[in-house]
Amino acid sequence: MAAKKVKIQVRDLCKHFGDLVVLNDINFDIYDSEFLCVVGPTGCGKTTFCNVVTRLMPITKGSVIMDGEPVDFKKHNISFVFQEPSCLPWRTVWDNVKIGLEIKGYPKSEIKERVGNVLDLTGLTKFKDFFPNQISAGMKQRVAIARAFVTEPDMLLMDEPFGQLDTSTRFHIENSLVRLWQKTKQTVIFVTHNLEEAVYLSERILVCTPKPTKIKEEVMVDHLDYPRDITDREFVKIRKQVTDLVRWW
Ligand SMILES: Nc1ncnc2c1ncn2[C@@H]1O[C@H](COP(=O)(O)OP(=O)(O)OP(=O)(O)O)[C@@H](O)[C@H]1O
Repeated sequence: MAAKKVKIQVRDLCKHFGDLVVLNDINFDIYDSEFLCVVGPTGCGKTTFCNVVTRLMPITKGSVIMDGEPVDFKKHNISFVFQEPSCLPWRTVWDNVKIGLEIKGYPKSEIKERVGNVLDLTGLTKFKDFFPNQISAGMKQRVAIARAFVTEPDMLLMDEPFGQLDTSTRFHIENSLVRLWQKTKQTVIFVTHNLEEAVYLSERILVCTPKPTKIKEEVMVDHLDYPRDITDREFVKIRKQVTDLVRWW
């Protein structure tokens, strides 16, 4: 079997806000095309983690290296999906999804092909001419996901993107996210405090401690096939393992 290629190396990463130590010596690798989940208690620094890993925020100490170079959002192609709705209200679904490609100056024919494919994979094709005020919250998050994937980013960060959705909507959107990731094989870091969601989606879970935050343990999930069955014995076992780790925070 081919060795996995390391895409991102996080070394001795620390983030302080004045005297408040939020991240304290975080170390891990992310592999190319991996779907990684990060779970941790409220306020442990998950959003801060996303901001410093992408260097949107300066780091206090340590390094984040992507493909052998320090991460730089001006150089690397990094996409985000946040919990809050982020559609531009004056653009249709199609025009929202294509915006990143438009900014990067892709030819019209390539934009058409890529946007068409990603809308198909996210189940949005029949809503392509709708405006954001004509679609549901779940659909808006699908638009955000499609817009993030369509640029084929080096790293895609998702910060509790489904936190505001009801269980049924979340289940459908999680399935479409997995399908999209399986087709495109982009490198995804997905932050959540929903443990079942982490086991359902990811190949590996990093469990964080409360502040000052460290990585407590990593749990492998890559032996479970997609789409996953939440009643499967191995699924239940892993969810319990992660829950027990969280219980002892
Ligand atoms: N810009 C800032 N200045 C000062 N303190 C900050 C700043 N941003 C975050 N913090 C503090 O850092 C800690 C971690 O915040 P962060 O929002 O990263 O946590 P989180 O795990 O994402 O929270 P939640 O689970 O509620 O989404 C909190 O104590 C917060 O008050």
